[in-house]
Amino acid sequence: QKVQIQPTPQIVSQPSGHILKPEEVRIIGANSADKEAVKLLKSLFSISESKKGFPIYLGEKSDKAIRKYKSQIPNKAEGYYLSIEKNKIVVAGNDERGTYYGMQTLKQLLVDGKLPLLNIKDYPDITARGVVEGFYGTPWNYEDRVSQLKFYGANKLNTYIYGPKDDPYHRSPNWREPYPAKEAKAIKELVQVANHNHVDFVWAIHPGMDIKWNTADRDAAISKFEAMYDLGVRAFAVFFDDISWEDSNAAKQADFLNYLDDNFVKVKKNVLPLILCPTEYNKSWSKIEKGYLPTLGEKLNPSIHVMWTGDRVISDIDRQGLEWINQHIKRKAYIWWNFPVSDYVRDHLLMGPAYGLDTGASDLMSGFMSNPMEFAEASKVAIYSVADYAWNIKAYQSMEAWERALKAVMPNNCEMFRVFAIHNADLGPNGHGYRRDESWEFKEIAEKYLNEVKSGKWKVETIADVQQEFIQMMMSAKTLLQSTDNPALIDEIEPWLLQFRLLGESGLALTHLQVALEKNDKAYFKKLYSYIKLLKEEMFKNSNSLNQNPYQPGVKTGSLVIEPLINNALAELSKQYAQRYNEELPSIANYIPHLIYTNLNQVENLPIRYLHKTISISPLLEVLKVPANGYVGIELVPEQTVLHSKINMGLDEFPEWAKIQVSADGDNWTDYQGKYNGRKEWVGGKLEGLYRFVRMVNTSANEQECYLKRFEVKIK
Ligand SMILES: CC(=O)N[C@H]1c2[nH]c(C(=O)Nc3ccccc3)c[n+]2[C@H](CO)[C@@H](O)[C@@H]1O
Repeated sequence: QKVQIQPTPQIVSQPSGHILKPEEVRIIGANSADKEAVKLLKSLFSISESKKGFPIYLGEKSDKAIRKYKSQIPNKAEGYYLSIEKNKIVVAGNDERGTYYGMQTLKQLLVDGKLPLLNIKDYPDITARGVVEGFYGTPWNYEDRVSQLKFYGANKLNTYIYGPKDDPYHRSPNWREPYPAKEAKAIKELVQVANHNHVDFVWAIHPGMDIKWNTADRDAAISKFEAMYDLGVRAFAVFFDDISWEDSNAAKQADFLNYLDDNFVKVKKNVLPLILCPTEYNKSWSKIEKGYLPTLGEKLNPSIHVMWTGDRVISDIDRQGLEWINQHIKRKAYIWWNFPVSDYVRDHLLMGPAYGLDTGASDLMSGFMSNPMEFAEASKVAIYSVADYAWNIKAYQSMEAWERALKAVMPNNCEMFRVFAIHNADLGPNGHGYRRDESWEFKEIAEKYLNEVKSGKWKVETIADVQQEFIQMMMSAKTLLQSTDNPALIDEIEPWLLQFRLLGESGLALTHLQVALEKNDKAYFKKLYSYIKLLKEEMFKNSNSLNQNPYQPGVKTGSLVIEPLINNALAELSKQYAQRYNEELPSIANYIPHLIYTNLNQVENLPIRYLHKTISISPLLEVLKVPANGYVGIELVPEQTVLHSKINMGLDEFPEWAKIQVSADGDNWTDYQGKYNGRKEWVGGKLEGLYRFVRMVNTSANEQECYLKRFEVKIK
């Protein structure tokens, strides 16, 4: 049957039939062929020293052994010709990397001791293909990077750009300083691993936070490049992204790059062209009339690449946008694609297909780099797809590539991995407005189910469909947590697997609430309801103890379809319970343990919100009437360390009748010292010890009026 090769080759002719893996082969051309290709071939076959072995012709178009096949080799950088015939195999590269890639393809085709008869003429559409480790957050570790570089070699990605924002020797304060010995040794080894996998290791410098446009800093950059060159680095980049606009002087940046180009790159002769990430790296920030991009286009040496994220920081990539930027920078854009990077939505994983890439734009890009998540193994799902796209753009099908990527990353449990990945693809609401589809195969069932719950006329088959999805979520999480085919991946995504299992379990229990209503079994309903509350308490605890970071702490899973479905159905079913039994159950739909604390009917049902360790009372729009000894506040469950509090009562001055108080037990109260910040807000600082209650109380003898525009408490 039709062979499946990654990335999708340009031209394959495949007659029927196969050959068995030869018991012994003899390599014709081993002495002149690419050494990594020779090494790879020798790892696949037993090599005969005699003339008897099955002949494999291996080498580049200039090699004597390949002379007969030269006309078959695509005249394209990194191209190759592969022919598997009954009496020989030919792996002929247009260059050394082409030969290596031909061998990677041959390796993929050797399955169950057989090789299909075929001819392949193959080559990449985009010259530079790979990954820019350019995210904010915990940089990848050494083992991550070694695994990545091997993955790139196998998937014909030829570039890795080292530029982790949180590496102080890449960016400020130490971009001028050489790496300490330990880090230097690691980079030297990584460069060697990159070379063995035919990956260009590009070291990026990010001087823009504090660069001075003077000789000292130009020479500081050169001496840093020299130090990296001594570690084996032969490709360099300069990042000016995310710096103050005052330092985004295009003329000075261009002069700086040209100086490095003229005084280092061109002097060394064996260093690849420089890569610049400009300050205006996306169209939404560009003001052509101000001349930043045109100045770069005019002044930058022609060999220097210019990176581009698209029409926006996080953006799809299309032909129109590429034509726009290319005209201004006077060269083909070198894409920095901010996917699957998640440093701005750190509570989410981006495990979905890599889509939004124009399959008609192969002539408009000089490079295509994926900026990944801090989770290296999990990022391979998207990186695998980017490899497929950048190699053969017109043939790219994002969903098909995604299916193969899942199998490549989790070969023995890809079905269960797919269940997890399909429900962990969207980013949730975010500042960039970039969203991804999620749970797309379940959406229709979910909508049907919720409509039936709301109507109270539910069908068994709908409940069964929903139960099946929830059970599969539990099976997926359990299977993956106990799997052994990719421990590094499971280690990275464990918090989300734990949450995913609980979400599935809560969904399953939810469907039994309907059983309880059907049977008019009030006791069973309440038992289930309490059980779901326990599950949600555990999810809340996970989200407040796992994956903690200062930006988007917590663990979000199934957030686009599954979680809202469960919460909406839960709210609906508890409403039906209240109507039937005239009894309100405490809200657990969007579970938060903390409670509103008040003796005022006007606000007793105001929702409590929780985000990033801040508990707040939803604002009250109308005037709040506070009788003598009336109070409103928050009950922290369990007691917490209070970091700070903000209370806006809509009054120009803090009223004499009010006191802000805290208590550990609700009986003994202490005044919470704070001050007005001039924006009608009372602000209180960190409190020593644990407290359960924070309240505003009317200590006068009369009813008072105020607003409740903001009442929030941040906890540790
Ligand atoms: C070129 C680029 O995307 N630079 C950084 C970057 N910058 C931004 C910004 O949004 N930057 C920004 C926004 C507003 C004002 C200044 C800077 C996002 N990202 C990426 C995703 O978070 C991040 O991984 C990357 O390092």
